[in-house]
Amino acid sequence: MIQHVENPVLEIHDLTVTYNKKPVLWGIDLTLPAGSLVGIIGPNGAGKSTLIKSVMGLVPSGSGYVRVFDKTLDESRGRISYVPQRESVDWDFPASALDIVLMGRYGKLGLFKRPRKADYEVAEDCLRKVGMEGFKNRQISQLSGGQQQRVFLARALAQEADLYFMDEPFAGVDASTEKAIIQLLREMTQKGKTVIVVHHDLQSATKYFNWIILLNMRLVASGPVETAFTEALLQETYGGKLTLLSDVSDLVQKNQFPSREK
Ligand SMILES: Nc1ncnc2c1ncn2[C@@H]1O[C@H](COP(=O)(O)OP(=O)(O)OP(=O)(O)O)[C@@H](O)[C@H]1O
Repeated sequence: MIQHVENPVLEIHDLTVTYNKKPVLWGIDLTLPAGSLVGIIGPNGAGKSTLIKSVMGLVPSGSGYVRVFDKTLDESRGRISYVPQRESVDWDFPASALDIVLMGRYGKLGLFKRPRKADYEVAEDCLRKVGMEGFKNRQISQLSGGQQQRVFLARALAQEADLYFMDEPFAGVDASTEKAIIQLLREMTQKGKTVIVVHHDLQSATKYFNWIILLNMRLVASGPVETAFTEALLQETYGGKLTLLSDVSDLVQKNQFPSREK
């Protein structure tokens, strides 16, 4: 089930990625509409992070191509923000929370320019939006995992991008942080931004996202949550592993989409 859209923000055409000659993504073809909150879902090792990284040009693709805002990746780079997995970052790097968020402004500053008062104001405002204004001078190594994740989100907000890729932004955060983050992501998409999130929890998927990508090396589905998040497609994505979850039909029924908050 792959739904294509007119005027997509992101187009992926026949993308194949191999690591050491072993394919991890195979013939991915999809388009995404602007303003959507997209969940990329699939089992461990399905290639979810690789998909984001290859779209960002961080890992080379074997074949295929990507267009962002109907342009090449390089032409659109200034409009894209990427939030990597928290574990992949060196949190011992000596920097305060404010320093990290200011880094989000560098793309807008131009070469050798120092951040100006307006950049500090944007950075502080972004820290406020994620509830971290009281920690701006704290070294990032001295923040909790959830607080680090909030700072990372503030940095992405400071970039003022139009398309956001986030690799497991809810990993290791508490329930209230998760709620705050999803609320922020909703507000961003309501302003027309597109947010693409690698996500693990099937229970919350339909509450959080309005567009779902199901991936397991191949693309199983890409479409509105109502049509992509079905028992048959989930079974196809997870194979036998889905029996590990309580009961998939119960899960799909419970997620009859009334609870998605606007
Ligand atoms: N740098 C790399 N070199 C070689 N193989 C890699 C590399 N990165 C990932 N892989 C392999 O590629 C496959 C896809 O990995 P990827 O991290 O994209 O999956 P994922 O769906 O994000 O997984 P998870 O849910 O466990 O985070 C896995 O089999 C992984 O072992």
